[in-house]
Amino acid sequence: MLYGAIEAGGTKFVCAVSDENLDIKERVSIPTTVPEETMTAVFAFFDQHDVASIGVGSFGPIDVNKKSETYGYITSTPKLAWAHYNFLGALTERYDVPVAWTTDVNAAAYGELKKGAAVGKDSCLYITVGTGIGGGVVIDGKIINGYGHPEVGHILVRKHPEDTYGGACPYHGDCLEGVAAGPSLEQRHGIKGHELGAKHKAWDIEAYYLAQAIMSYTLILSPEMVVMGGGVMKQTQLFPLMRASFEKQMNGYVATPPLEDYIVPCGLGDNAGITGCLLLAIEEVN
Ligand SMILES: Nc1ncnc2c1ncn2[C@@H]1O[C@H](COP(=O)(O)OP(=O)(O)OP(=O)(O)O)[C@@H](O)[C@H]1O
Ligand SMILES: [Zn+2]
Repeated sequence: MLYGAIEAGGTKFVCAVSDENLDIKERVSIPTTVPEETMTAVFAFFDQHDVASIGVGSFGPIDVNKKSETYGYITSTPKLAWAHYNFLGALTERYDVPVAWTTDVNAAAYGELKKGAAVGKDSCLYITVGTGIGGGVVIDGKIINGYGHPEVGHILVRKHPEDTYGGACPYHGDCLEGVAAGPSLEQRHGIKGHELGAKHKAWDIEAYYLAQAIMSYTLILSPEMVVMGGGVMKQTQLFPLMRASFEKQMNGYVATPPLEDYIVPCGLGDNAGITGCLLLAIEEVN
């Protein structure tokens, strides 16, 4: 039996087909342009494979509310060609198989829990810090959705006392994504993130914001592990800085696992999302 997966990202779609052991038989990467073009290539891939189910992890925001008339749609994305696109509908119209539908970051969180850094845990939060900040939440082995899906990148944070930068979020200005995603580093300091030296003050400010956010997630969700990925997290000096800042800001209020085992780099790297999508596809029919 074969299973399909689509990790639908803002820059590229990764499609893969695997067996029940996640042994990938074929995989393609398709640029994210407009739905007509990108989906034609997606269909060309899946037309060649007889899959029992498909797992989709999509960039968002998306409608994950099964009671909603627009369940399965991408909703208010700034990628205008994809706004209000009925992604799930397009797939189920073409393929008569069950389709699991969630966000790219929820899929990555699920992948990390089952096969990555959080193996053996029942809960984890996955955060990616890249062009934007997004996150997925798994509690009790289940992806958390409510009316919609969590958007952990857009929480409000207290300003770093030395930070005069206004923030880049088009919706909220200085929300977490506005002050801590990759583009904010360049806009605040005038140098791209990967060109700032590891000892630059920028990383203290970055760690302060991320630790503050992790404190909020800890207080609200109490996950067993916080797994972090995305381009900015390639700056590994951030991990000790975040842990120290977290400890200071939390000030001993709630217990967590030892911080070296709590705030950790992702285990699957770029494969977290597609792994999660495959797992969701397999579970859809087993
Ligand atoms: N090594 C690095 N150090 C610091 N910043 C980096 C590094 N690599 C990439 N970035 C920053 O991360 C951002 C790109 O994020 P990423 O590589 O995760 O890709 P992305 O898929 O575009 O992000 P997203 O998942 O948010 O859409 C850019 O702002 C870039 O400057
Ligand atoms: Zn925002």
